[in-house]
Amino acid sequence: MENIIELKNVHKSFKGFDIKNFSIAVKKGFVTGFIGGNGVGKSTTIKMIMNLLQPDSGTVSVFGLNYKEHEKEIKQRIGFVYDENILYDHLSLNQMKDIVKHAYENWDDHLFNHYVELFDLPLKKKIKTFSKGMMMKASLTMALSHHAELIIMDEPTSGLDPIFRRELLEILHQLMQDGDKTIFFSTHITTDLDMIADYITFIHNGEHIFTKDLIEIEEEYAIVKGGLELLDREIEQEFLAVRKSNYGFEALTANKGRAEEVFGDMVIMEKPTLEDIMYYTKKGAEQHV
Ligand SMILES: Nc1ncnc2c1ncn2[C@@H]1O[C@H](COP(=O)(O)OP(=O)(O)OP(=O)(O)O)[C@@H](O)[C@H]1O
Repeated sequence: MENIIELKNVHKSFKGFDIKNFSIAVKKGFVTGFIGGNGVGKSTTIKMIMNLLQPDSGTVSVFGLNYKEHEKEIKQRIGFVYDENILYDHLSLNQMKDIVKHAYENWDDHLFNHYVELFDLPLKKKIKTFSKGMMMKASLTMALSHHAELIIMDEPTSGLDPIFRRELLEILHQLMQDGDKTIFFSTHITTDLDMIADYITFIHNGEHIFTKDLIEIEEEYAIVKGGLELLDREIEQEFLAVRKSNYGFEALTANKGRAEEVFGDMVIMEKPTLEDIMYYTKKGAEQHV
């Protein structure tokens, strides 16, 4: 399977924060959701994928190309939606389009008009009068109007109402039906991913925790609930995190089969949500310091 984005052994240090030995491969033709809590390095990673930031060491390649020699070609083939407003707000959408279209060889006015109509966007109103949802639709329109093969979005659904979030996901879903596209997007709202993602890449504290397909996650992970008498030090070590109360324990395992083998029917096993996995991983990182 072809990888469209590859980061290999990437390091990036800010004061008080590091991306550490970060390697990921994003598969062509699929939707990958990039998840992690606040401040764990999602935007920093996306900026490095977009060459808006350069790693201190390690390599970034997109479409198998490096930015040093192929920046122009790579950028032509990406549709980028950033979470802050990168549109010039004193312009109208029409004026904005006239600037942006010249940057892209494959700009398609037809497609632009299609999305403007679909999103019901005003062409002549100043962008500064747009609501957050309209702004997102406008950014998306720009990103989708030049036949990009790879769509990268930083938190596209944050701050949007549930109805528009649903619509946006539906549009992305439609886009994937066309065949050759790849979508990589970061989000906090993990429930969005059940609808659309094929793969999940999980980052915590600047470290790549996993990239897995959603089915694999369902098969491997479980929340185990049982009485405290079932736990000993050795067994506890096998869990990613354990929460104990007077009534018993709740723990996350990444090896459901092993937990079944150890505990049999003495425990209850539940399917974790992605949110559970994020929550327990954070707890686990704190417990294992
Ligand atoms: N240019 C910068 N200079 C210094 N520190 C930075 C810079 N950019 C990001 N950071 C720090 O790096 C860490 C990771 O930030 P980043 O924006 O990548 O996180 P994030 O996962 O996208 O978070 P959120 O979901 O809250 O947007 C934070 O502690 C942030 O303060």
